[in-house]
Amino acid sequence: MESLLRIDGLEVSFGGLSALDAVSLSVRPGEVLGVIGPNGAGKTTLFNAVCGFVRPAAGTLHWQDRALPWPRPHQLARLGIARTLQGLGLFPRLTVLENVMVGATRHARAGFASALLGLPRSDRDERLLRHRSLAVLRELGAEDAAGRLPGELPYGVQKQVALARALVGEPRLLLLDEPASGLSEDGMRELGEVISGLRERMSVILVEHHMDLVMRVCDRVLVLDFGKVIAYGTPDEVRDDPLVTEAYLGDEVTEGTPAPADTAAPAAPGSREESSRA
Ligand SMILES: Nc1ncnc2c1ncn2[C@@H]1O[C@H](COP(=O)(O)OP(=O)(O)OP(=O)(O)O)[C@@H](O)[C@H]1O
Repeated sequence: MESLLRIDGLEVSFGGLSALDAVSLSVRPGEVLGVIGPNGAGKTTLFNAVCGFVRPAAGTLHWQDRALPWPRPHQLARLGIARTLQGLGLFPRLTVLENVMVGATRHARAGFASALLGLPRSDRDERLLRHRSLAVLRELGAEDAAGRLPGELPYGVQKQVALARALVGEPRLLLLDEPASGLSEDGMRELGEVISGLRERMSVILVEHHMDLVMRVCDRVLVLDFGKVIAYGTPDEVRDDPLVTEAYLGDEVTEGTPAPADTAAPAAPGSREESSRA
């Protein structure tokens, strides 16, 4: 298989605004692909197109080298595509373990999901699901939180739970939307190690404003600006590309420095960010 996911000529518009314009990319098996770009560049819209939350005006999608219609949200788990959201999206009244188990519907023929719906379930399926969910929490170092409610836990642990929920279905492609936001330096380092370790089992697309993390863990990086791909290559190639530096308001993109978009206060009148959202 040459690519797990390939997208060609993707176009998405909202009214008169072109949010994605002729975007093409591919993700190889076991690859971590970074997607970066200033606020409003189209990163989340790209995820939304892959996940069926927006309908592309044009573009084709290949999954495991086979042409497919753009997936609908309910087809993602069956294909093996999981996503974490910018927000955490955890259920506040379910324990951490239950939150993770909810993510495993791909593997659970019957079980927690059906239990929630009051359907007959197999005890064996639920035991397996519980076992696998605990194993993923352990892998991420959050096993101790299994019986707690999300609201009782530090933000960094809640983020681990959200990641565990995406991982427990053993996806082939994991879409990570700003997983480092709100994390401490230590949390970010651990996250980098986790993402690097996922390569053996899946491909990852990482949307992230923290350049140091992107440059450290990604095999290739795609840079969007105003919905267009302005650079696509290895971290070194992208870092040295003057178009990329320019897109970030002329600020130098260096290791250890978050992109300006990450630290920016609300957009100043007439700023690049404000005009991109106009
Ligand atoms: N549902 C929508 N309706 C109208 N415009 C939208 C919608 N979603 C996104 N947009 C616009 O499309 C463009 C791309 O937005 P998108 O959220 O994909 O950017 P982004 O790169 O993810 O930004 P950020 O880094 O701030 O999350 C922006 O101009 C945004 O205002």
